Amino acid sequence: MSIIAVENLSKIYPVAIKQPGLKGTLNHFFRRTYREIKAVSDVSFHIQPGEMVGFLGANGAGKTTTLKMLTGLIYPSNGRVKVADYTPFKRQHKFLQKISLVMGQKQQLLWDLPALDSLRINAAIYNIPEKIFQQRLHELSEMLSLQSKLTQPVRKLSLGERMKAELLAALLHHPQVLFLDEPTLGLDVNAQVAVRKFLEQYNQRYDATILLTSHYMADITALCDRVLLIHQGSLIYDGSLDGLLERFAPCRQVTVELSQAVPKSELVNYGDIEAIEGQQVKFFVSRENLTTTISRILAQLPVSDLSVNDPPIEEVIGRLFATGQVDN
Ligand SMILES: Nc1ncnc2c1ncn2[C@@H]1O[C@H](COP(=O)(O)OP(=O)(O)OP(=O)(O)O)[C@@H](O)[C@H]1O
Repeated sequence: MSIIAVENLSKIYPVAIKQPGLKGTLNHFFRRTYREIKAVSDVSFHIQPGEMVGFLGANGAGKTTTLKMLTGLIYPSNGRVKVADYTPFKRQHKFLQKISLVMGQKQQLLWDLPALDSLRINAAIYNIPEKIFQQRLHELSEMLSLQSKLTQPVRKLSLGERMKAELLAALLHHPQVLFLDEPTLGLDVNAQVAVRKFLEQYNQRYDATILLTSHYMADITALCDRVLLIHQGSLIYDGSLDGLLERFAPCRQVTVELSQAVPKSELVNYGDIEAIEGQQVKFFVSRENLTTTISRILAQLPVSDLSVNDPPIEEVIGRLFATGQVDN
């Protein structure tokens, strides 16, 4: 049975329109008008227990709004959501025990106090007995390599340490479902890797379900076999990362090392040339013509080496977001 079930979910935000100037302010006060922003539109998906799913979309696509509905912070305008069999917006205590939301740009730890104090507050909120608190604290701080950092004020932690401490605070009650909104935002490469490793370990150890948004594709490729792609509020793809490339990157990149120079006028017969550097040529070749094109290249050109790659996922997603072309 799905641990997250989303059916025809929509969210419309009414936004007041205000013209500048005194007249605009008076009008705004006495005759307020609204326009509607459709942030999420008729989205449906199901996630099974233990899955790690990446939630992708350009800025403003509707990811955070969806996460807020899944965690019960806002009401849906339409549709149904069930998380661990609860309706999130009812915010029942038992539901809150089962989930956690971590937002990279927000923090729950108190700035001037050591993280340990905030953790104790969380333990009290979630009714975690002292013995279990100590066990979890030990286990999670070891997994996050944070042991020595919990007794110093949060403001004195590095960004990466702070993010790890935020994760510790979010996981102290051992939630079954973890919603992560940009958990590696602003972290350096090493800290990003540490957070990723931790999430992978946490997922494996506790069979936790994780829904993750990130603008760093490395997070998604390292952690998620499955991705959801949202565009202007609508879900346009739900499947594997490889499938995403197949659907949205119709060409593969063929890199050929030539043993002697070949004129460009001849090379153009084998595919779209992406770059020529010395005797190395990179082509874009459509997936359906790939095998015949490679056979032709090998038979007709002086090839010393040849490799075939998918274009980097960042490039594919970036192009997709930039052009808004989603229906090929
Ligand atoms: N409280 C709100 N009131 C009105 N409009 C909102 C509100 N929150 C979000 N929006 C709008 O809804 C749309 C979706 O926003 P959302 O924050 O869900 O996008 P996102 O995919 O998380 O983007 P990002 O990657 O930039 O965080 C945007 O057009 C945004 O301006």
